[in-house]
Amino acid sequence: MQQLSAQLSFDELSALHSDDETTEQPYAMFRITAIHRDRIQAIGELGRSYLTSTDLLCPPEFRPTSQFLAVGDWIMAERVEEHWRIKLIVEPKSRLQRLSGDRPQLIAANLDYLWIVTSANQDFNLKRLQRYLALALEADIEPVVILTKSDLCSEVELEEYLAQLQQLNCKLIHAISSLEGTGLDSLKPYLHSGISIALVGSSGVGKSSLLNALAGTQQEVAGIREDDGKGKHTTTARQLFFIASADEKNHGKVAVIDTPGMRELQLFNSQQGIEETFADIHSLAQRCRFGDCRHEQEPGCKVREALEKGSVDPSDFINYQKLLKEDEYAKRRELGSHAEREHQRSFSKMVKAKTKERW
Ligand SMILES: Nc1nc2c(ncn2[C@@H]2O[C@H](COP(=O)(O)OP(=O)(O)OP(=O)(O)O)[C@@H](O)[C@H]2O)c(=O)[nH]1
Ligand SMILES: [Zn+2]
Repeated sequence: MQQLSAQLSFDELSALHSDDETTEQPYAMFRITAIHRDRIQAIGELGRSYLTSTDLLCPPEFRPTSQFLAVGDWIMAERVEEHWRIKLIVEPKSRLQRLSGDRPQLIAANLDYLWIVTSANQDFNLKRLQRYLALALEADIEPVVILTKSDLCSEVELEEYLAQLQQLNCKLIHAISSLEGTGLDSLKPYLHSGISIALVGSSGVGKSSLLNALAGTQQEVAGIREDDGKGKHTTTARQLFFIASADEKNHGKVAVIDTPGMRELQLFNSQQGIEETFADIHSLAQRCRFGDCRHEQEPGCKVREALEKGSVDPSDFINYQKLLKEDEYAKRRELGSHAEREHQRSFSKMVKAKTKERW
């Protein structure tokens, strides 16, 4: 990752801060709004071409784009005739990533909140929510759990869902119905100007409907959905767009990133996030007699003790172990493929050197 200030000369920095919009500035700041394979769209710095997205040229050092660039990233671009070419990425304050197949894939960058969306029906799955929670906590992003489609269940059922959510290590929980408009006001306090939020959750839980409801009109979010021709709209790519902030005085914009429903969220480099998600179990585990306790039959195991007493939920413990194991496995695989690449690289270098020697 390149650090902005460290990489720019004084002249380049001053060129960025020029107020004169009529001159053809050589550099400009952009925020990435969409990535479709090699097509990268971005909006210019606030006050300039705000809300008009531009296609950026992407040099080879930022490819494959899914590993180097994320929607929400701030980048500096340089002018190349009538185009803009990415020059460097501003060190992001937060970045979400997952494993897709066996490759790390960036999901979004520079977020303040992760809205973890689940619906009050069959989709509801505490284990899946714990994955998303670990994702947010690992990246130091404040998680917010939003239970949608509250109109589909009875009051009693809703209370049951909420009671389950309260077991999560997340204090910010809201129940809403985009269809009936209930609970939407409880989300307004997040909608401060300058804030960035990403929505994650399975396909069909109502992420886009929620955004439409918050934006007020379908019109404002037109373009975020692509019609699949069957009258069913599905979000097909991560995309950043803006909704009006809810602050009374400041009529600013909130950046919101809608993400396509993920069939499976494979965590990656998330040990700390997992430990925070299961903070109770983790703190017990640290007090086990043996540092490498697997919490099976070892004497002095605090986790076993708590499980027997019933103060730790067995299904939480199973998920904690499972996620840590997956994370460990992903790390080993990633290290393995890195070592493999390094080996390939030094091998071909050696071959080249030998060939040169000979001729
Ligand atoms: N009853 C009810 N249905 C809703 C509500 N919100 C959304 N839906 C319905 O749920 C379906 C999926 O909603 P979307 O907003 O497209 O879900 P999504 O999470 O964006 O889905 P993907 O784009 O596939 O990730 C649609 O048929 C919506 O009409 C709600 O509050 N109540
Ligand atoms: Zn133990």
